[in-house]
Amino acid sequence: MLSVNQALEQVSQHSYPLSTHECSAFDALGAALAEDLVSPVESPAFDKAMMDGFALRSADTCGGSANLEIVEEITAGNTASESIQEGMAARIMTGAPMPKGADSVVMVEHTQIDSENVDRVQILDEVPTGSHVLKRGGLLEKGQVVLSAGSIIRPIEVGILADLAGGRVTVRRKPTVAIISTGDELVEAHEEPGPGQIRNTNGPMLAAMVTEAGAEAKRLGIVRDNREHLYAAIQEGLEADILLISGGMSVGVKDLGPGILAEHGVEKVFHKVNLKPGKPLWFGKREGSGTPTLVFGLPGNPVSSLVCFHLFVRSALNAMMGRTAVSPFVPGFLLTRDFANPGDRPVFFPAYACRKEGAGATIAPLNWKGSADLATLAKANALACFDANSQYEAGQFISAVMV
Ligand SMILES: Nc1nc2c(c(=O)[nH]1)N[C@H]1C(S)=C(S)[C@@H](COP(=O)(O)OP(=O)(O)OC[C@H]3O[C@@H](n4cnc5c(N)ncnc54)[C@H](O)[C@@H]3O)O[C@H]1N2
Ligand code: MOO
Repeated sequence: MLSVNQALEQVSQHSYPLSTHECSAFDALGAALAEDLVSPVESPAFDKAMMDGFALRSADTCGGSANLEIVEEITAGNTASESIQEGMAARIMTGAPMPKGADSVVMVEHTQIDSENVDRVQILDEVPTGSHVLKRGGLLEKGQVVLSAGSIIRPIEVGILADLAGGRVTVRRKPTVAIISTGDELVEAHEEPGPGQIRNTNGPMLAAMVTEAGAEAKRLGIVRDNREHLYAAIQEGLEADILLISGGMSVGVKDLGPGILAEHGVEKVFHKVNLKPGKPLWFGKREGSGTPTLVFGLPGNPVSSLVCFHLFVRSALNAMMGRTAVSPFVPGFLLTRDFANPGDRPVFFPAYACRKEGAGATIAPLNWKGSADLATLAKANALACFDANSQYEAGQFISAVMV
């Protein structure tokens, strides 16, 4: 059986970046940049006042104070018409371009104007050269790489792209993800379950995780364990970039699913991974004339599906969206209590991670009742990683997968 890292390696080898297109930076929120953003200009484009006050020559204030003639007022968005000579100052507002000849700005709070003589300003202290002036090119040089290909577009990047790229950006298209929930026992959320029936939890949860991951979910609903029905649903699902089939992994896909998937040209890459929960995970790929489709058969138990999504499906989505590869494992969490994993599989245990004053990042395994227990995960924000057949003590450092 493959280890989690071997399975992740396989998923990464078979994932491929999708095609690129240009769109508005706002619409690209959550997507990854397909190309580096190189600054086309230097920033700021002019020497800029950073305080409301007076632009002056610092040499005029040598010795502690000065009385200067106010020659004009420069507001942001306007340029100076006068050059500042010895003994002169210009009233200036934050963001306005510095007038020629001036090298410094004194804050208005450090000046005084006599009401009898409003054309002159008293500078109260010596002003060091360069005070409150942001030099041209002081933030960015022309040609400097500001954003790297693969970085995710957050509100910060939307702002930077507005400044340097006219609000446009080239990103990879969003992957489409079809979701099929298999099982004769399933009814939809709005339906009343009959004897032995349960509501379809995985369909909506997977669609929500897909959307949260920045991809486009296409729910194909519940499919009964019936050949014709499953054949048609898989055919439709294979039009997407990724097909998720939940349920029937330990037996179902092994019998019905792989046969139908093979008929549609899907080749198995692996079946079963050494982890708990999620062992029956199935992964395959269809290489067609068009773009390939990755197929994940997710175990039916809701938490098993969730764990497999966060470990494997999210990695595939990130690669397809061209995001810089990041390991799903975050190291350095201090375990809050003793924990034993007597089982022969590494376990990804629902837990609550937080930062505590003086203790750094801590992680507390929850009182979880197994792969069918989704309700306890309402308190979880992480999966604590424990090796097989192992004993951990409070205070040990462990890794986690954030969920
Ligand atoms: N003989 C064996 N039995 C099982 C094995 C095994 O290796 N040998 N593996 C166990 C493990 S581990 C898991 S996990 C489950 C995986 O089961 P399947 O992927 O085959 O899924 P099902 O049997 O269809 O369902 C399991 C469980 O999950 C419920 N379920 C299914 N779909 C949904 C859904 N959309 N929403 C909510 N709940 C769902 C289903 O009713 C079952 O209770 O198999 C073990 N058995
Ligand atoms: O691996 Mo199953 O997913 O234990 O519950």
